[in-house]
Amino acid sequence: MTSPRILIVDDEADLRELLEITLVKMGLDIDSASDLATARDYLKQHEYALVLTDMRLPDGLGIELVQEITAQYKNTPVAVITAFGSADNAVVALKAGAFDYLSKPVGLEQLRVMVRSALRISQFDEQPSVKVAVTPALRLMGQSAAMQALRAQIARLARSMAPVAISGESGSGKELAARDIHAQSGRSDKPFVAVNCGAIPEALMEAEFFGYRKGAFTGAVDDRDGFFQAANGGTLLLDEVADLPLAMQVKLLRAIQERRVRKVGATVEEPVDVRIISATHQNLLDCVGRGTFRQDLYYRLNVIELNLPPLRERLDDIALLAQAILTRLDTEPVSLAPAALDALLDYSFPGNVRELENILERALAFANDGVIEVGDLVLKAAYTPKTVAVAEAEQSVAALAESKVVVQDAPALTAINDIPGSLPDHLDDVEREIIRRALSKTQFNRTQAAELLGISFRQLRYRMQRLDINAPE
Ligand SMILES: Nc1ncnc2c1ncn2[C@@H]1O[C@H](COP(=O)(O)OP(=O)(O)OP(=O)(O)O)[C@@H](O)[C@H]1O
Repeated sequence: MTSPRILIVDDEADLRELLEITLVKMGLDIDSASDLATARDYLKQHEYALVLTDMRLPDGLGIELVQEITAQYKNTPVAVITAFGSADNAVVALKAGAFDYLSKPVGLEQLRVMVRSALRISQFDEQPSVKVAVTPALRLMGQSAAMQALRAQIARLARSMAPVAISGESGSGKELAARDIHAQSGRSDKPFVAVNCGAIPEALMEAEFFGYRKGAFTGAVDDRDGFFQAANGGTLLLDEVADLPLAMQVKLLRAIQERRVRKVGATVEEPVDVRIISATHQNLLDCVGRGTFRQDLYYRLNVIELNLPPLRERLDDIALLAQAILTRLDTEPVSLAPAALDALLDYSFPGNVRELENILERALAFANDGVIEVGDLVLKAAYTPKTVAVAEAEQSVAALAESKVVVQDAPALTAINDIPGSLPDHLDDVEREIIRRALSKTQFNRTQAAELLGISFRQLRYRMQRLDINAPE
């Protein structure tokens, strides 16, 4: 078996030698070129598992080589070596198709990590069956032109280390897209860690991201890894990245640039090899404009942009997605009546695919004989652009019926002095209170409570789940 072959392109003899020695020790075959012309000759003769090029060369720029390799040798990962402090060059190279970069002075551990990532990419090309085995459950579904283009883009950028910034409305599939990138990358056998940046208390952020040493603060009884260490070798998704406080943004920028982190209470930094993907439903550039998001971090994260189109702009996908969701939710075959599908096609889905999932989950509880009818869908009238008058009327009747029950059964809840700020939330509160009362009347016997409320057991169970009503301990 032959060793993977690496091409080093650098005119500094000392650095070239250092790189050669390190890579030979890793059991790799090395070719070295001191200028672009020699590198081009080598590329014609051999297939490389990695090309590593300096940016400034006697007969041109490394970026030219990046562009040529990206266009002509699609299976060859290329990485660049950038001068100290020239973060801009790294971003330019990543945008041009480089899979990764190293900054001078070149850290040998970082070099090894990068080379291993590149080898994983090349190996991956030789074993397409692995790809097939790992990805199907994670794939973004949809046959619309937009989804097909998105999947092609994901396949391309899965081969790179470049940071990806995913934008799109809530529920449109941003996390799924990030998982998909990871699953198709050479990092798929390493962890994918998704962090909701808006959900971590500010005081704990540094410890959560970078870990801490025993005794660093009260309660730190052991050494603990943070998200960066947990994602080592794999991918870290910074979800709702716009919610990061400014102080944390500075630390994050540093960790991404240096590829090193320091645990809280530690004296030394440790190298980490993490691919960063960020996601937000907000417009990050607006956040930069408002001063709530640092421009340098924005620039660093936004090397490649991926936009998830809202579901209402890819109506072609609705039937397929609905059927896939129904198959996942129910073991028995269920179908959508043609009128129900039409109603979905008319709906604007402010909550995108997640809302479609919720609508169908609820509809399943009401459906009879394995067919979901329009009335089972209960779409939010306010968001229905071409509202079917009948559906609206049905919803008003249903809402009225619910408030009537309240009048008889829950006097405290009927004293509506103000218009509620959110009608759905208010109705949820009312419904929750009624169900709680029925359950307490029946000592939490759900079958009897369902009878009392005039609904099926399944409907009650669904409503309890939705409203987060649990049995007492
Ligand atoms: N194209 C798709 N194919 C199949 N399932 C999808 C698709 N897009 C989204 N989903 C499903 O919709 C739900 C929401 O997706 P996801 O969490 O990725 O959205 P998001 O944009 O990250 O949401 P949020 O902004 O709220 O974090 C998930 O259950 C996901 O599996």
